[in-house]
Amino acid sequence: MYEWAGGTDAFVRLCDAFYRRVTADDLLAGLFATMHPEHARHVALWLAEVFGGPAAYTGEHGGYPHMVRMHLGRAITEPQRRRWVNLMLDAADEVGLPEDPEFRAAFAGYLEWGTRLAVLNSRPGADVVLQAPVPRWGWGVAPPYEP
Ligand code: HEM
Repeated sequence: MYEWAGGTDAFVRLCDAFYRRVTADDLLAGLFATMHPEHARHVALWLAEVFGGPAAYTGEHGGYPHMVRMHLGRAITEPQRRRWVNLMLDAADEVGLPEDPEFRAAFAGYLEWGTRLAVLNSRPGADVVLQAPVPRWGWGVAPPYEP
């Protein structure tokens, strides 16, 4: 899926477009008001690794434990989660990520899974798994059709 998407550059473009939307968003801007200047790039490297690219987030940016810690105690609400997903899908359209049903289904599946975990992990007092590998997401039940 990493190569199908267009490699690391595609995820960098995606996250730049996504965070432009986030910083102008009524529900999300506050949560990200003090984000690291390289935040968009870090999330791009995370996504690239998840979808089968190089393990750069694990190697250079703290891997899974760092990602999880960034969400702890933030009490992300369901409306915020849904908006996050919506803006990511809008950004995917804006930067021209592949539009085929197979890619978009797998991409959206990961976003749904990851954002729901982020909400659970962000609950004050949540019992959170801190040590885990970065997940690797694949095509699932509908890979590109090869006759
Ligand atoms: C698939 C879902 C998600 C992924 C893959 C993801 C990924 C990440 C990563 C990799 C970081 C750490 C970035 C770094 O290393 O600098 C991070 C931080 C953060 N995430 Fe998420 N996230 C997800 C869902 C969400 C949702 C739903 C929200 C809130 C609506 C959220 C809010 C935040 C915030 C506020 C930070 C800290 C930003 C900062 O101050 O630097 N995340 N996320």
